[in-house]
Amino acid sequence: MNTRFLDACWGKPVDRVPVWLMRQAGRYLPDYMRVRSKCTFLELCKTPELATEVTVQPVDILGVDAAILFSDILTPIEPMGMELDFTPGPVFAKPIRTMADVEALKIPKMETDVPYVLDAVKLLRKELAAKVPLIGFGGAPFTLACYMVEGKGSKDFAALKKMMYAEPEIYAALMDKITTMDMEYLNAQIAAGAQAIQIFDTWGGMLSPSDYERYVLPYTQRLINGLNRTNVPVIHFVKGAGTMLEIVKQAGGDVMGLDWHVNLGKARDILGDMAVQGNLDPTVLFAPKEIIEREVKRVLDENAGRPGLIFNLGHGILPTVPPENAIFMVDCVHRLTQK
Ligand SMILES: Cc1c2[nH]c(c1CCC(=O)O)Cc1[nH]c(c(CCC(=O)O)c1C)Cc1[nH]c(c(CCC(=O)O)c1C)Cc1[nH]c(c(C)c1CCC(=O)O)C2
Repeated sequence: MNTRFLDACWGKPVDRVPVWLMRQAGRYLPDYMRVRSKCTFLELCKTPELATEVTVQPVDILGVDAAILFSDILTPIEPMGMELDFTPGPVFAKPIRTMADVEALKIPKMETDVPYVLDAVKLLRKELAAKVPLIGFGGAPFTLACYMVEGKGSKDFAALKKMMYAEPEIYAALMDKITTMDMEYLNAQIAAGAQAIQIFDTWGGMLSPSDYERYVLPYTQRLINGLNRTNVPVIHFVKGAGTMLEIVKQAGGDVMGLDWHVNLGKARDILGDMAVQGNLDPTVLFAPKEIIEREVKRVLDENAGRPGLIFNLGHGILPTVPPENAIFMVDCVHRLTQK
């Protein structure tokens, strides 16, 4: 198996810089659309054979150094008792607004409530045995709360922020319950065979550094502390963390995911010897090849040869990117860093 992704997570030297893309399985790939056209997104998530097929697609097509389980951060919220739909963005018919709503939430039994996730992990480990490591993932408690309280995507998640500031005891009870669920969910993925875990905090960066420290950090810290992490690196991606890296670092992950608003070298200066993942602007994949190469080289130059780099985009790949540009980007990283 190709171990350069796991080696880089641990800060070990590698023969070339490993690369994968957030949201690497998805609508920009015609192969994904072929599978997806026959079922809904949730059916795809709940059918281990199909989830396995679309997870492996980008490994073979792009030549990336890691696979990420095909699922969604909201998959384990449905068995907490919240009806979920994708249109294509997530929609909860009855968002959480009161203490009674929080109290009604269940902590799922992972083996019986999300068996398809664990079965997909097991199937994937067999499929990927001779290829690349498998990353499991979940949402950070804060980002999950954003969707559960708002009921859908939003520019400012005002409903959640209102609860956070005006009804702090409801917020705390909700975050506490989500954190407990998340820990069990991610530990179940690890037990099933996930070789690394990524925690997605897509919305953590919309808070001020002091609010992040007060309202988000304690929960993510408890989550990461509670994971069975022996030999399983934890990648913590907080979009918008660039202005508060020293605070986000306290959450305790092994690898810091970076978006493109921060200079990767400056981020590394702040983070010390912690490994990093990132951080190409996803829209660069719409550019001509020479610009893609220039931008890949710029990120690598900012890293200045330090070990512990996993190359990635600074957020998910966009659905209208030409696959050949993603293939070219992966090749650039490998070619420019080959020892
Ligand atoms: C916030 C968030 C969600 N889901 C996720 C996040 C965190 C990462 C991020 O910030 O992008 C994480 C996620 N969602 C999906 C994956 C699969 C693994 C991968 O290839 O990275 C992962 C890691 C599949 C998906 N999740 C979704 C799709 C598209 C669904 C389809 O096929 O119709 C896929 C492939 C749907 C989804 N799911 C979610 C949204 C906002 C949407 C709609 C946005 C969109 O249309 O892209 C919630």
